Amino acid sequence: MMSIPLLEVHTRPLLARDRRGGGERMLLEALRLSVAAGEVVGLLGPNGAGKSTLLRQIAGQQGAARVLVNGQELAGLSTTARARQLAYLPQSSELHWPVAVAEVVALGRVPHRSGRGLTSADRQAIEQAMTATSVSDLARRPITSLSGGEKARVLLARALAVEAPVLLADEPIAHLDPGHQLQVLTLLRRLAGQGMAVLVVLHDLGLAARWCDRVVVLHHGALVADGPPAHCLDDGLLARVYGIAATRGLRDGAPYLVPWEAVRP
Ligand SMILES: Nc1ncnc2c1ncn2[C@@H]1O[C@H](COP(=O)(O)OP(=O)(O)OP(=O)(O)O)[C@@H](O)[C@H]1O
Repeated sequence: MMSIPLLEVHTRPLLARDRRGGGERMLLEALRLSVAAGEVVGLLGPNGAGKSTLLRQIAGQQGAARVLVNGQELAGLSTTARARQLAYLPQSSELHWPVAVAEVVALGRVPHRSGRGLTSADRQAIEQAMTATSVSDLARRPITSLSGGEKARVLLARALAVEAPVLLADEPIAHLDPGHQLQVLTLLRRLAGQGMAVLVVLHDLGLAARWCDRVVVLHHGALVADGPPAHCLDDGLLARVYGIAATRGLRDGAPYLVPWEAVRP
């Protein structure tokens, strides 16, 4: 299903000062990418490829990317209006205060709030986000007391509570057990089915191949592939970008791959 992109991104080259050499180092080359309503796009690439940097650029936290949601330039919007368009789940959030889980999730409603109290729409969004991520039972627990996986699901709930049309999620399943990983990926697919555009950083190539409509692969800050997983994640790319070989198969007509062994690129 391809339609008008809900999310369109045009980045400019992003450089960082190289402390050792004294010159500048390219973090991210200029690139274009889009995500349509209904799509789950996996953002892939090895450690240091530039995935988090790209998500931060799209979220307006680093560098200057041109970002459009539904054809509207985000640059012209206020901070809160922008926050209502893009929900961003960063790779790591430091939460050192013993704030109750429900209050953490309620932070997702800040872009919607004009007064002090929560409206019924706020409460409904918070409740739905907590149910979808199975954290309702944790509502009163201090966030500092949770396990890594529980915390990850609470932070996803906070992003979902925004009810933005676009979700940017940086490794949302990294700390989760297999059951919760599949639960979150099922949820991302459901959100896309409801019309959202989802851009998600993943390291698990098997899950990316199975759950994403498209993958965008970064290598050394450059976009090296963009398309259906079965087409992009071929043997050549896996060897060149990840230095691995995979074993492949078909289940119920759907291709799958399992990273198998390290190879020389
Ligand atoms: N502000 C910065 N200054 C200097 N270097 C930076 C800066 N931000 C990111 N980098 C470097 O840019 C590269 C890309 O980092 P980034 O976090 O985007 O990678 P990533 O693909 O998300 O990796 P990972 O899979 O390990 O999370 C890394 O080499 C990182 O050290």
